[in-house]
Amino acid sequence: MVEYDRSHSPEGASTAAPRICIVGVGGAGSNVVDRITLDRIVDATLVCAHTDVRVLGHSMAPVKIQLGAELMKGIGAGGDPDLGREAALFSREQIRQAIENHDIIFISAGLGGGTGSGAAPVIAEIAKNTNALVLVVATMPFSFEGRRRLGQAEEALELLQKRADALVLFENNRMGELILPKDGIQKAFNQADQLIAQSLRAISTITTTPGLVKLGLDDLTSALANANGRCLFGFGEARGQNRGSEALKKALKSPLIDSGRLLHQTKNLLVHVAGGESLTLVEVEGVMKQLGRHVPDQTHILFGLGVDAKLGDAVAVTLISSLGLNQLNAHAAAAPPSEMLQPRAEMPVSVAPTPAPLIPAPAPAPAPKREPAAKRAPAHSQYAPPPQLESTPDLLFKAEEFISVPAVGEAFPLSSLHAEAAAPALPKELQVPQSLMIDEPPALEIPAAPVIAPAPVIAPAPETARIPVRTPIAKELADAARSPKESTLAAVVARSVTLQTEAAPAPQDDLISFDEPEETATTISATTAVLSARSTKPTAESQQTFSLGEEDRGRFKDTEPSIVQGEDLDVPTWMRLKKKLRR
Ligand SMILES: Nc1nc2c(ncn2[C@@H]2O[C@H](COP(=O)(O)OP(=O)(O)OP(=O)(O)O)[C@@H](O)[C@H]2O)c(=O)[nH]1
Repeated sequence: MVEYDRSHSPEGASTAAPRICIVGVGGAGSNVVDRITLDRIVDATLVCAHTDVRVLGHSMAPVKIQLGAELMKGIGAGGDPDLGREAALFSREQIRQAIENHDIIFISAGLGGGTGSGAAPVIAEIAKNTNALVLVVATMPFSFEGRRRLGQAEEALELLQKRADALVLFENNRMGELILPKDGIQKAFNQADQLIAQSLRAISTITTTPGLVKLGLDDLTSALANANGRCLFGFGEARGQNRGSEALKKALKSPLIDSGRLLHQTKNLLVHVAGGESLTLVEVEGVMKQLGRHVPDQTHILFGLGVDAKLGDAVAVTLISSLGLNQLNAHAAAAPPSEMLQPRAEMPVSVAPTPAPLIPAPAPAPAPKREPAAKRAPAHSQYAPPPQLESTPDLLFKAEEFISVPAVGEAFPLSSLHAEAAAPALPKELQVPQSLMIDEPPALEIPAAPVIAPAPVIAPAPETARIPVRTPIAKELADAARSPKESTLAAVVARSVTLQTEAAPAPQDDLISFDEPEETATTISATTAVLSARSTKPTAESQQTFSLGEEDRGRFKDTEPSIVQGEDLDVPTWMRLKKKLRR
């Protein structure tokens, strides 16, 4: 756990909620921010940063930054990360103003294009210089987008790894497998955006909400640590009878976990259980017991527990882990095609807030007159760099000039983000389940949860007694904190680990069964987070070729096109739109 460093925060700040900022960079990033804005799922400053003024104009984010207004003239980077990077450098002062004074800054981008790949590393560095904790959530391109985009994505990934405190990486390919082949690319992107938005919400909640058993960034990074890995993420929330079991069932069914099957291979698994005041230890124990049947004995479980009044009568279970790309590919190859196609319901969308003006409010974009990219000289030779650039040469990022980012834990004290928990913090040893082994766990009956009612105050459960069915967990844990040796939480956590070791990892369960018909088994194995070095080896995948007709592909005219739905992604957006209008 990262300790709370009182000396770091200004006086009185220790109890304040951490200030979160989410920056969507480029087209994919701004889509994710739109979804978060519309769904109002995270209490954060939402920022959209893009070179393309038309995307900014449609963005729902309350704060918008036009990157490199003078350089780009409001037009997208046309798949050129150098332009994206230059544009961000030109706008770094606006970026800094928009993101400073936050404790955690999430940066979301789709890697492979120009703006996201070029600007996200610049924004990550600026964010790091504001002393915030920087978490990057990024996607890798679909394989059909071509090797050039994949190469650009890998280069950007390498830069981001050096600047971010943690990097959560999703594979668009995997997420795209969620949809039926006949569905359009837009549905695949929607699916991906939905998962990314959900993971952002879960991560920000876990790392910022005061917890009875608190998880920190170190736990998150442990769960995500995997060479060349992609994030496994599952989230479930349920109410009513068996709400703990139902929440876990939903989390395991999350597409990126493949009905729990992918957990069989994980080394570290972060598990966060949260509920309102009525959450009971029995429910927590039930969740941990059932989960134990899906993970091998040797898996290190990073367990967190939070009581959050906002959850009301719901219980939420979040699972985060990672798996190497090779393992994921092997898993995907082994899965029968029917398993790979499971459409998911769309998220409900609430009322859209009024779009805010850009920062700075740009003049209405004049009909952009820009040379085709091929004829443009490299941006840095064509435009005088803004004067500030020289004063902070670290922002020029020659590949070898990275700022050094302190190791997680030494970085800006994440600790300062951990406001004191509402309930008394448990002793450190209670946060590590394995350290709490109890010889003989008390016999437990897991009852079908009755309709939730506010529980009366109940005396602390004796160590070996049956745990009362509806004892508010906050009270039990407060008691536990006073006498940790007799903590019922200790028993819960310890038993959860013990039960894992007793149980075979086969997904048979008395309360939930995952042996459901094939068509209900969601698959996608996508994703996993990355904290370690990533191979930049080019893929040997063959790429489909498309005929382009007479369209001007600018500087990319001699390279393989990246065609999506008949459109060349390398052709700047405005040119594509113009062509469409002509049709
Ligand atoms: N998940 C998701 N990924 C997307 C979406 N749009 C694009 N992508 C992915 O993100 C990569 C970058 O695309 P964009 O974000 O549109 O590109 P950009 O960073 O804005 O760069 P330019 O358009 O060149 O300025 C693509 O190669 C896709 O793999 C989206 O809506 N959702």
